[in-house]
Amino acid sequence: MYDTNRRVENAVTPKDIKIQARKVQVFYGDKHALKDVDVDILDKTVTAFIGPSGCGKSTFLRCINRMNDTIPIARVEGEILLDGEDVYDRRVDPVQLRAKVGMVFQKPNPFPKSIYDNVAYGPRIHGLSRNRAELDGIVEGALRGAALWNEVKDRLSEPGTGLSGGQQQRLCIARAVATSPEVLLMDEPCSALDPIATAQVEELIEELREQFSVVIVTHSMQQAARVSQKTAFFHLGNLVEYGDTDDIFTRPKDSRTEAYISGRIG
Ligand SMILES: Nc1ncnc2c1ncn2[C@@H]1O[C@H](COP(=O)(O)OP(=O)(O)OP(=O)(O)O)[C@@H](O)[C@H]1O
Repeated sequence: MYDTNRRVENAVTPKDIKIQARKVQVFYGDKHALKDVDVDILDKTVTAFIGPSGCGKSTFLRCINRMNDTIPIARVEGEILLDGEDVYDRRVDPVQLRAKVGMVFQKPNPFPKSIYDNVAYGPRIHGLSRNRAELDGIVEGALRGAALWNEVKDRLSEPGTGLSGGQQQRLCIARAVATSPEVLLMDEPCSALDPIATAQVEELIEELREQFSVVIVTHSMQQAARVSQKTAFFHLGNLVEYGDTDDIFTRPKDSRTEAYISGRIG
């Protein structure tokens, strides 16, 4: 039914595991939004989170780079290990963590600054360059990495907000990529884009996974099937099923997954 991204993946060894979630629970006040989530997310792999609205996909995504810290009523329990280190350890600085675990949101949200300054923002606050020439190099590299360089190289001082929606989303990807992240979290990154811009971002995701782990929340099962190698299906706060994308879409083990992918729940 779905055209999955069939590439032969090598057998998984522990060193391929980038993120380990153990018994992760999230509460918003009294609401128990995420229940006992255990999952291993692989390096250099695209993992899709799918499931009906309100099932906890974005909540779990936001646990990984501690964006839930910014929601006063949110409480997170359990462990999320990035390369074996708990991201909720008191010694972890969330700002440093978010440079390593970048995020792209549903609606493109460039800063009200120039194209150049949008991309240079992270490298500047994290002191990643010693001089302007180095910073120029990082900005160019990130814009090339986000497949935007050729479209903007002659207008770097113009506002990022003046770009088209698809270009703005690739600018946000360049901004995230500029701090050389190890993981990129994408929360419905194409939902505000037209089909052409969506195809460009999907192509980009395929390139980015050569460098790091990409986790994408999507409502489009076709998109999950096209871009991901692993898929996690969430339902009512539970991670119901996780496995190879091909298996989830063609041979789901759980009746709830089967019902969702065949359009009977959602
Ligand atoms: N800031 C918040 N305050 C209170 N409750 C919240 C908050 N964010 C999410 N929730 C609740 O937590 C549950 C999970 O929401 P979440 O946004 O993670 O789901 P989702 O699967 O990403 O949904 P969607 O696909 O609609 O974006 C929902 O019941 C939602 O109402």
